[in-house]
Amino acid sequence: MKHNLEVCFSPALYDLYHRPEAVVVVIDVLRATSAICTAFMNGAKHIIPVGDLEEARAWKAKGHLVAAERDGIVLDFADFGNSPFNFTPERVQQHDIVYSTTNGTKAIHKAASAYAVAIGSYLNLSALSFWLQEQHRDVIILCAAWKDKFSLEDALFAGALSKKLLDSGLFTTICDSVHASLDLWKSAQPNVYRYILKAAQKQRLAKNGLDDVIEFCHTPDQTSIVPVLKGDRLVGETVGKISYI
Ligand SMILES: O=C(O)[C@H](CS(=O)(=O)O)OP(=O)(O)O
Repeated sequence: MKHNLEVCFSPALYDLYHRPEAVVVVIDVLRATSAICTAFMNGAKHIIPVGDLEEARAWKAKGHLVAAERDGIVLDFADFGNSPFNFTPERVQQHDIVYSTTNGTKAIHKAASAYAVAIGSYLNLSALSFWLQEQHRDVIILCAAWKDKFSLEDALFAGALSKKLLDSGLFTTICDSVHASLDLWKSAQPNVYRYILKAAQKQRLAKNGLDDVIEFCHTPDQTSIVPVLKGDRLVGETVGKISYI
């Protein structure tokens, strides 16, 4: 039996998609889920996603390492912000990191009551696709988007992941958002990086001099780790066999 695949383009729509037995993949290509994948790639032990700034501040007061930003600006009490380049091995290896961002951590909390929640980005695209195939469950791809509005970079990545899952033969869909994301992915070829330069988030990041991460965040298959939510924290699950479909 094939499993059902759906794409939800905004956390504001998530209640319409939620099914407790499905696996949800949260994606926030620019920049939260790319940063999370980078942190695990560089040896982080756990990431504790918190939606609320006061909660992040309280963790900091208890001596924890905190990465937190709003609207691309690092918060005054945080150790560092949301750029994947901040999550260096020197900073994160063997550490638990409390993490709060504008859109990404909010989407993770929104999905928390699903059967399982995984974190996706180009960095772990093939590993994630393989991990999802192994779950034998319906999948909902949740775009963190931008303040509940559609975002091009997340919708495009939803297309990349949908293509891999449908090509595996294990999934089927009657979801128009999947078809739209697949069409987007097709029209972005052959140069995804050039295509994404039109995204509003590219302009927002550029305004604050933070757009140095765009190419890195669109480079596939840099890690075989899939971050998965266990209780209040993300743990990295290493996928043994990666299928480069
Ligand atoms: O830091 C980011 O890239 C964004 C901030 S915003 O979209 O510029 O407000 O947060 P994220 O949660 O990664 O979307």
